Amino acid sequence: MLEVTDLSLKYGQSQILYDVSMTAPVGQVTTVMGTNGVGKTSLLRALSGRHGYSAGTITLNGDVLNHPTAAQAAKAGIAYVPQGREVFPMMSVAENLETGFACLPKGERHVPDWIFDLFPVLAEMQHRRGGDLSGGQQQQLAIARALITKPRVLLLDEPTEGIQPNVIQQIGRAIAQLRERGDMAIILVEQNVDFAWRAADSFVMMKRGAVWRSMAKSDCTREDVVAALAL
Ligand SMILES: Nc1ncnc2c1ncn2[C@@H]1O[C@H](COP(=O)(O)OP(=O)(O)OP(=O)(O)O)[C@@H](O)[C@H]1O
Repeated sequence: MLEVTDLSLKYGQSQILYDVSMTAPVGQVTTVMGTNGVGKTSLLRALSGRHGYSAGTITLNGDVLNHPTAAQAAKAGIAYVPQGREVFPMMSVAENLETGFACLPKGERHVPDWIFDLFPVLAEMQHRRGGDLSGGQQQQLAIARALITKPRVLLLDEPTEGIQPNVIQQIGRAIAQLRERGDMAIILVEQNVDFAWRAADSFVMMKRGAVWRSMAKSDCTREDVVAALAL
């Protein structure tokens, strides 16, 4: 379980996140929603050690992560799939995947079969350059690269952005399978309401850098989510 308590974040003098608290249980998809610029990406950047936070606590399975760097967060088991994917364009698919090995002990540095089962296209395209893949294939590669690190928490930043509908379905199925594995907490930042509704176990609604409502999917309807976004 990942627990975030009263997290605040600034860019220079501008405060962007205000006392954000949320929990992300293992085996569940916790979906963070909110309009453009509310701070969703900044939250994931703080959780993944990509940007420091000015106050608050991040706890993973009871252990406090004390302002981790990106490398420390990755080692602790937090994997981040950034918006825009950040695939290395000149490196092959296999080489992109291998960049995930850095956090693993030497004996575990291989791509497990289940990752290729999840994204078969990556097995077929191992020798293609990352930059030659379609947007959807790059998204699958970015998720696979994160999974190689054996994460306890998977952070997904708008995985459907700019992706064709048939690939969106594949990514939705992959997230459902990862949830079923029951060995990681998944935090999904998403603006596509239909996708978010299908994937989520719970919703964290953000407004102006703060959480203003958290709700379990079992306690709300899709219309509640749409209404919460519009407020
Ligand atoms: N590096 C930065 N320096 C200064 N301000 C930033 C920086 N990155 C983001 N911001 C600002 O912080 C606020 C929150 O941005 P953030 O990207 O976290 O929001 P978001 O909810 O993820 O938005 P989107 O849905 O558009 O990705 C915005 O006002 C943005 O302009």
